[in-house]
Amino acid sequence: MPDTQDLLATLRVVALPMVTRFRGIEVREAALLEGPEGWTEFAPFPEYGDEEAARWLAAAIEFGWEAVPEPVRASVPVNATVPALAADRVPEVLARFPGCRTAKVKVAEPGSSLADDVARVRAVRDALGPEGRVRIDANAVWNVDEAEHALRALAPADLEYVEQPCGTVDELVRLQQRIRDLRIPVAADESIRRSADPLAAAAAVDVVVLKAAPIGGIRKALAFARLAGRAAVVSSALDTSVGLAMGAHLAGALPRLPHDCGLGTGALLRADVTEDRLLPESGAIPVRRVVPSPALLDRFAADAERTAWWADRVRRCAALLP
Ligand SMILES: O=C(O)CCC(=O)C1=CC=C[C@@H](O)[C@@H]1C(=O)O
Ligand SMILES: [Mg+2]
Repeated sequence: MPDTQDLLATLRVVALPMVTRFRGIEVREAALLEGPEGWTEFAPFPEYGDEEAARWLAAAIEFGWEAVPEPVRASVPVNATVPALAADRVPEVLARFPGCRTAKVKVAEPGSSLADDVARVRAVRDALGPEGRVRIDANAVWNVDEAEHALRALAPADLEYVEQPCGTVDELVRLQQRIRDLRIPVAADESIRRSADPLAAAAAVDVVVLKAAPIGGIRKALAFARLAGRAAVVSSALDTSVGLAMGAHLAGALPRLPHDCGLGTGALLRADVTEDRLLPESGAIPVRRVVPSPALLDRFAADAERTAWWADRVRRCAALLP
């Protein structure tokens, strides 16, 4: 396995502009590294502490330094990801996801009301038609009362599932009891990647969201999916095409993939590290590795201060790995 010197030897830090603001981010920073198996990505969000970020580094090392598991599919169907913006902007967002029959809509974001959420979700349902699949993600913002109230208002849009409506497993369980009549499946995301007992969270829901980097790598995610015994959806963490390739290899190796995956998010980046991007085409992305272009690494290079910050973060996180 690489030591810190090896990791820093090929480190490139980029700052990529987003098409629209997403989860409060307008520029996505990512550190890219090249291992013997190919390029890999380390991009925990800046506010994450070192202990959490160290799992992302373990994932990056696995993808760059170890062979990927044999894929069982050559491409992965993906969903459109719709940020919490005004309903009239929905068509322009969906146009970036050609062929996607599923959309995930962000709701409950600070600054947008339930009426905004209802209008946005309705606009997505109208655009996809009755056959489309519409899921929503509340990022753990609601308490049980708020979640019940919101889901009763949103249910007429016929939801595929609701991702992380509330923060704790106990709340997720109580919410499900309250909305049994609505028959909306519940998915766990933050409860899987950030909680102390992800298996208990998985047991409490219908669907688990797997993000390769936060969970500590492709193999850990595959093992978790096996143990959890729940339908799994692989999502990105707003990665560059190099990080999306890690997610694509995870989704590519899952024996069962009943839902479209949240790996179309390259479409939310205005720029990427390769010309040969992993963007949704006919509703899917291919399972393949990505090689960054030297010119794009230069063009979108982060400034010296941010690059030094990321190098230091790599050093600190590497020191935490076993
Ligand atoms: O699942 C998707 O459609 C795309 C990925 C996605 O929504 C997210 C990526 C990164 C950070 C998160 O806030 C967000 C999520 O919560 O799932
Ligand atoms: Mg989520």
